[in-house]
Amino acid sequence: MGVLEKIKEIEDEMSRTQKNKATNYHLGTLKAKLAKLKSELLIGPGGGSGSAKEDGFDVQRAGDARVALIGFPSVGKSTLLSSLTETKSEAAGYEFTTLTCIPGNLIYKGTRIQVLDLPGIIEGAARGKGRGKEVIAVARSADLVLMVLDAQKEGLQRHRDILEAELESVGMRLNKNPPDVTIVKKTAGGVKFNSTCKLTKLGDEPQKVVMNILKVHKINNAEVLVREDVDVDQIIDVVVGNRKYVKCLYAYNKIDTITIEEVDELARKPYSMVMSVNENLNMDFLKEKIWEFLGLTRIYTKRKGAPPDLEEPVVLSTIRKGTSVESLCNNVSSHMRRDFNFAMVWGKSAKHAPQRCGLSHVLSDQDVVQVVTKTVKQARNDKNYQKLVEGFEQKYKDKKKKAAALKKKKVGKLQR
Ligand SMILES: Nc1nc2c(ncn2[C@@H]2O[C@H](COP(=O)(O)OP(=O)(O)OP(=O)(O)O)[C@@H](O)[C@H]2O)c(=O)[nH]1
Ligand SMILES: [K+]
Ligand SMILES: [Mg+2]
Repeated sequence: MGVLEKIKEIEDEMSRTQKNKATNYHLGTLKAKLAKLKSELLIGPGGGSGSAKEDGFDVQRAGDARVALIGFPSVGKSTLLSSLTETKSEAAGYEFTTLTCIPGNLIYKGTRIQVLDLPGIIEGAARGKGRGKEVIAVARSADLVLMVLDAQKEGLQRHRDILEAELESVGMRLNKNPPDVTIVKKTAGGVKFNSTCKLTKLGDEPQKVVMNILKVHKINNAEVLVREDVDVDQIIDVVVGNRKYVKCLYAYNKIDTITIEEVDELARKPYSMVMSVNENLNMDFLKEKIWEFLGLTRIYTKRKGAPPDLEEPVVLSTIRKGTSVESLCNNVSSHMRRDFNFAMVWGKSAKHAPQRCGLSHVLSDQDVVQVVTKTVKQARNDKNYQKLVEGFEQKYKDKKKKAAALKKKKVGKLQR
């Protein structure tokens, strides 16, 4: 039996099975099997799900964040790219005007956001319809999916559902947080299960449900810790791994063609905003929303006795590596992190000006930070310092080792 047939069989069985407490366990197992087959289908025996390395899709990452424009054909994605950025992307009244990935730069509040215009996708995109696979691979690489929808189309919600399903089917999770579940694989000892809260969505025997999901994925020894009231799908997400948790903003375009009541209804939906690119309606609000969803945070650094550098902020993001002083140091240089002593912080995050802070302090947008590094004497006296230096050296060695191994592998391949 082929993978597709197996998937069909399991889906049929699931639709035949009534959903209740007694069947919870059985359904969970079926779901886990389904997820395994689907991930096999995506990765395939040859490896590689849709890759962005295809002609015209391999756009280099640039700027402080990346936004992908995803939507059905002719919803106005290219019109939008041309409006937000200096890049002109061809727009026209027929479907599939855009055939590759076209990058543009949105300069907003002193940060540079890479916006990617893409071909329209349709149902079945993830399975390779049209250039669906390539488009979705680009979407996976983005920090924010800007889902563009045509407000005048009937079946608007259906379009939104289809697009969401396509992205979900390749392991993307929109506007969700990774489940607070850790699974540490072991070599022996069976499955040890612990939870720190009441589990209401896994039936009467949550442990059994989880163990069975693990078994389907051939994990027989593991330590499982659940810290959140999760459902079966969330457990499966953790077991399968490789999920991409990404923000999604729904932008309803062409509101110039619908009634004010209809506009009002769309604008109230969660994670949504309304606009008309052609009529230049709400475009500033869109930029603000993109900024907010990306969680961009500008930090102005300063040297002792000098004014802050207001020209070029260091841009951090709450949705990527966070905005702690440590993230700032790592962003500037590994030396700054290694030699860090304390930071002086001015701005919204500081209780008083300036506040003396450690690495874990979380910074706010437009804070000014002066990082004070250790003197040589201080560094020598610091017990942790030596450990840190060793850590850095080990990391460097590991990196070199990895690179050498990779090179060897490549050469080996070429020789074969
Ligand atoms: N009425 C109205 N039409 C718009 C608006 N924005 C874009 N359009 C029109 O919609 C049509 C399609 O625009 P495109 O930008 O080519 O759409 P696309 O999503 O890039 O399309 P593909 O590349 O084919 O997937 C064009 O005729 C645009 O002029 C708008 O705000 N209102
Ligand atoms: K078009
Ligand atoms: Mg286009």
